[in-house]
Amino acid sequence: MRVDVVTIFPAYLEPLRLSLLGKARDRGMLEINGHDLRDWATDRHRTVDDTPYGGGPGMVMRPDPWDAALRAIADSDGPAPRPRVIVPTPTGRPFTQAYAAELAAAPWLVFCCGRYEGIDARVIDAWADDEISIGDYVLSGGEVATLVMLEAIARLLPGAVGNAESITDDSFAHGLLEGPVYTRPPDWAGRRVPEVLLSGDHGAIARWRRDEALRRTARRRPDLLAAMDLDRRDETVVAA
Ligand SMILES: Nc1ncccc1[N+](=O)[O-]
Repeated sequence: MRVDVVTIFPAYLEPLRLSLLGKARDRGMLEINGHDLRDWATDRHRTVDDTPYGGGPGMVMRPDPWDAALRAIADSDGPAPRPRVIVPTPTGRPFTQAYAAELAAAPWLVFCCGRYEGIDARVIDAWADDEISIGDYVLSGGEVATLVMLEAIARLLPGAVGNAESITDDSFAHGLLEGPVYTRPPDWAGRRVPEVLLSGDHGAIARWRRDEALRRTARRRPDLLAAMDLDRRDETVVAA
């Protein structure tokens, strides 16, 4: 997968060299290119923003540097199919595990990191395939949201995460929140690991884990539960 990120703060992309994302890059599974939007600004001061039409606070990012940057990137791979252009924004469609899986199948993603009050809507209309929100709060720009999305996407790339099991057992993988996890020692600070996990009875352990996931999801995210069709056994666990 190729990823291009356009931002006025390329330094924000440094974390992409670390850990899982760094390994995926080293293994050639992921090519990430950072671009400074100001490289496509045409004036001496390399300005990329201006006051909003219709008045109001703050500044809006101008269309021309964005259009020049996106053309340069989209045309940089010759006749390759156009990349999927993503704009992180609080006004976007919610980012979910399913959305991450969909994007992980794309060969080429371009993330446009807006700042200020946002990007001129004509650029969004001309270029954006997806406007995506990582949550109902306002960040100062799209860079951190891009890091979040890239982390969620990269770990789904085939072979990215050592133990493929841990992907399928992730929270949300089955629509439920993952239950509690434990490791040694069996007794810690007067608290004991649930006996079933020490029993070696894999059937009982699997049932216990599902029950804990159901209970946790019912308590913390009833909205996720509402989207699932539970069998009678699940219903009794949730009702208890
Ligand atoms: N929440 C956000 N705030 C600013 C930019 C992008 C955002 N997002 O969710 O992708």
